[in-house]
Amino acid sequence: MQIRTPLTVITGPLGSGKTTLLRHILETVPKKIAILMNEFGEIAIDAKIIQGKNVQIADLGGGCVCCSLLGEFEAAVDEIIASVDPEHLIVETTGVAEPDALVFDIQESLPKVRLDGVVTVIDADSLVKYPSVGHTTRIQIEAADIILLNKIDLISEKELEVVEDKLHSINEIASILRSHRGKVDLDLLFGIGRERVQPPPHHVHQPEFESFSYNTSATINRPCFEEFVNSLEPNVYRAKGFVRFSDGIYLFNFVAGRWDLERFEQEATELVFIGKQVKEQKLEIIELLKKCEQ
Ligand SMILES: Nc1nc2c(ncn2[C@@H]2O[C@H](COP(=O)(O)OP(=O)(O)OP(=O)(O)O)[C@@H](O)[C@H]2O)c(=O)[nH]1
Repeated sequence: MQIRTPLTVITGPLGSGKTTLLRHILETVPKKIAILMNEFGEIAIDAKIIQGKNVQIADLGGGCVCCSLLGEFEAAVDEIIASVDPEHLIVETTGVAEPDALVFDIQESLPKVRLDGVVTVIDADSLVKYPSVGHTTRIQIEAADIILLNKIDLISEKELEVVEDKLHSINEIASILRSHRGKVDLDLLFGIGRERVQPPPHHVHQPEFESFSYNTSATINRPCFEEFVNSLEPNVYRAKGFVRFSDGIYLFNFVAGRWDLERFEQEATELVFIGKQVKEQKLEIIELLKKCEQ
């Protein structure tokens, strides 16, 4: 009998720390891991962030792994198992994906894999700032075997307890693990052996978020870029990508007004902006960025 490859789904809202967790896993776990990811946005930034590690990445393209993409997903799982023969397969969904259809499909239609568990990464800071849990985030929390309560450095102990109570009220079965930059004991994330069966999903598609991208081969003036970032309107919830300054290329990450830059080996500036009705600001944002080109 063929042994089924254990599969972990990593899900969670935009910018909650899924890629950060993946980077931690890849630095720490000695197993041969294959990663399947799909991204929301026109360019695949996350795949580039974790490229080059001992992993095989299959990018499933934009949108969410949901009803319309399940055929492609099943084909990608078969292909990655045939070509890499991983000891463990990880699927990272986009922040806007509802994972219930995916979990159902893994349990029902994928004979080569066994769903080990669903890990939902939650941004503790964001849950304090925006306490009302949206439809997609709720489904992500409900699907979890483990909730990784990330970014605990940004909130107080008291706030953490409130957030944990809220998460428990949505999913009382999942264990909640607190983490800073995805650093948790990884033995707790793998080998869950999920037994809970996912009921068929009832999808209500709510394309809440839009995205657009910007590429340039020009060098960007850093003070001008920083001023631009600080002027972004609150509906720009997430932005990410690479920026070339005069001293090299940086990975840029922006989530709900907080942002950082990290030196990163890449070729050129490419940025994705994500938010509600963000396309209405596309021309204005690109014009501001062009002013920073030098
Ligand atoms: N302060 C703080 N920042 C964190 C922590 N974990 C991640 N971040 C930052 O949060 C931002 C988003 O992290 P990612 O790992 O890219 O988030 P993601 O969930 O993969 O984002 P999407 O794929 O766009 O949904 C980055 O700037 C990270 O450096 C944490 O524990 N504390």
